[in-house]
Amino acid sequence: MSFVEYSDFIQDGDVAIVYLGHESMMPVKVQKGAQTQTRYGVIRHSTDLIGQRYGSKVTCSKGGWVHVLHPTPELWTVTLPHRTQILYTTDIATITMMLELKPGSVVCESGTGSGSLSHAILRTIAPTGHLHTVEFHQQRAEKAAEEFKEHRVDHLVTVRNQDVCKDGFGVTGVADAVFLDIPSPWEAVRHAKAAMKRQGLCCRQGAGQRGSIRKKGGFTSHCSGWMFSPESRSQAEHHCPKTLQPEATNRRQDVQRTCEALADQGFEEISTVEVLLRVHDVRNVSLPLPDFGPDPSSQTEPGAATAAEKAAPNHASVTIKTTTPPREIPGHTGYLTFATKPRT
Ligand SMILES: C[S@@+](CC[C@H](N)C(=O)[O-])C[C@H]1O[C@@H](n2cnc3c(N)ncnc32)[C@H](O)[C@@H]1O
Repeated sequence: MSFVEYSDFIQDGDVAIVYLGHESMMPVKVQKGAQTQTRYGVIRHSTDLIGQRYGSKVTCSKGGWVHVLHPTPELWTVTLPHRTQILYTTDIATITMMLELKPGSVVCESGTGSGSLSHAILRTIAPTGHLHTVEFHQQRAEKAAEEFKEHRVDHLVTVRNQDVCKDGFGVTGVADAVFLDIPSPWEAVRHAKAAMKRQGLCCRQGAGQRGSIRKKGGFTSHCSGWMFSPESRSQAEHHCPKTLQPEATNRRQDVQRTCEALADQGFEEISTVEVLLRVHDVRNVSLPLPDFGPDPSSQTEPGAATAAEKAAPNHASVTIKTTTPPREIPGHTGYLTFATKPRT
């Protein structure tokens, strides 16, 4: 098992995802002789997991069953042990697309936090790319390094325990993309610039302008992208705008400071994106058919109902599929600011 390569069978030492239900999953480190308690009873690793196919249905000691899934960055994001606030898949998908991450990309990131974004980056840039991730909290840096090893992606990542605002990323002129998720990203802009490749220009503009990502003049082979999300994820701003108004204002000021710092450092095409996911509810709706009265052409005697009218009384209805938009949009997570380092 590895987070960047699929294997068919569960082995000793793997990290598997035990799926108890859609809202209930947990990661399990598979170890010979170990047991895991679930609400459906015990799972015995040696007999129930090792040697079984990923995706198998496993019966627990109380007779209930679970599915055992191969880990993916998406499943890790919803099951990982939180050491910090994390990025979720909706934002991660946008970041991956906007920074044009692909196999072979070299990426710098700070802070590592709980490693939610890092795992997604690693899966995208494997097998030949590299992630340089910087975290100034020592235990978090050590724990992340330990997890990367357990998940067999450590060959693709270098973890540095340092302050990105003071000491930068520890590399110069190598990164295709830089991502900052720290409280004061404007303090690290010059280090982001230094970490990026010297050449290259790639435009990453939000979809708003033309409904698609614009690219400029074929410089895409040497891309240098940059982005940040201020540490603004938290309670849904949309749920209680009044109580969170000052916080929201602070966040916008933070975005402004970052945009100014980017412009001062010569970055171009600066844009800020907020990703709000609206999941529409698809459901069946039953609508009554209009009653146009008896069909005059098929009537035998005035006032007499036909056989068809007797079989289909006038309260007939039709069932159609429809969608309803959500009443609330939870999950404001942050503002994502993208910019491009121009060719020097
Ligand atoms: C919100 S968390 C990052 C979460 C991460 N993106 C994820 O998806 O799991 C922010 C992290 O940045 C770290 N951090 C804050 N300021 C830093 C700095 N100047 N240098 C390095 N790390 C920093 C914090 O210790 C924290 O772990």
